[in-house]
Amino acid sequence: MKQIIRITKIFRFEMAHALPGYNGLCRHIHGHSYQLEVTASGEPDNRPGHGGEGMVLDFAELKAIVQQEVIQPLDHALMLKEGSMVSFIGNDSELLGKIVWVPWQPTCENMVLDFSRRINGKLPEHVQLCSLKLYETDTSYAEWYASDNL
Ligand SMILES: Nc1nc2c(c(=O)[nH]1)N=C([C@H](O)[C@H](O)COP(=O)(O)OP(=O)(O)OP(=O)(O)O)CN2
Repeated sequence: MKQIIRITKIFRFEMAHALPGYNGLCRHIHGHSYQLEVTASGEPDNRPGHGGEGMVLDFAELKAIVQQEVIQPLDHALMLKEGSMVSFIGNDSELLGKIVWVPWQPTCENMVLDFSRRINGKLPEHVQLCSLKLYETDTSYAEWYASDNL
């Protein structure tokens, strides 16, 4: 009988952002220590002697995908909505070396949606992305579930 198992890998990254138009302090540039939980599912490999025997997907492979698609581009970056004014900072390439421009408001919700698209495109065919949970603070998170978005 087919047995589907879920596996989860947890990541952390630091990123600054601003929410233009927001009625509160978050309209100013500020930073978060984000935590991202990535859950994928599939049938464990049952090929005896195979390197991936007993695994849905090697945690190391999942880590490499998420590192490449999400963590490396965003860790220690400043995420700004396209059109935001940053001219007041000047033109210091050290200071502004890692600005990530996005066409959407950089909320936790929009980030987790963006991550789902990036990660989904890189997983092997036999593995499904089940859910993402992105903590923006200790008390606030957004979740994406494949089952909500069929
Ligand atoms: N639905 C959303 N609401 C808010 C978002 C968001 O992405 N989605 N983002 C922010 C700010 O970025 C803010 O930094 C985080 O909000 P909040 O949890 O209110 O932060 P606090 O430190 O004030 O949390 P407390 O634990 O309640 O002190 C705002 N809203």
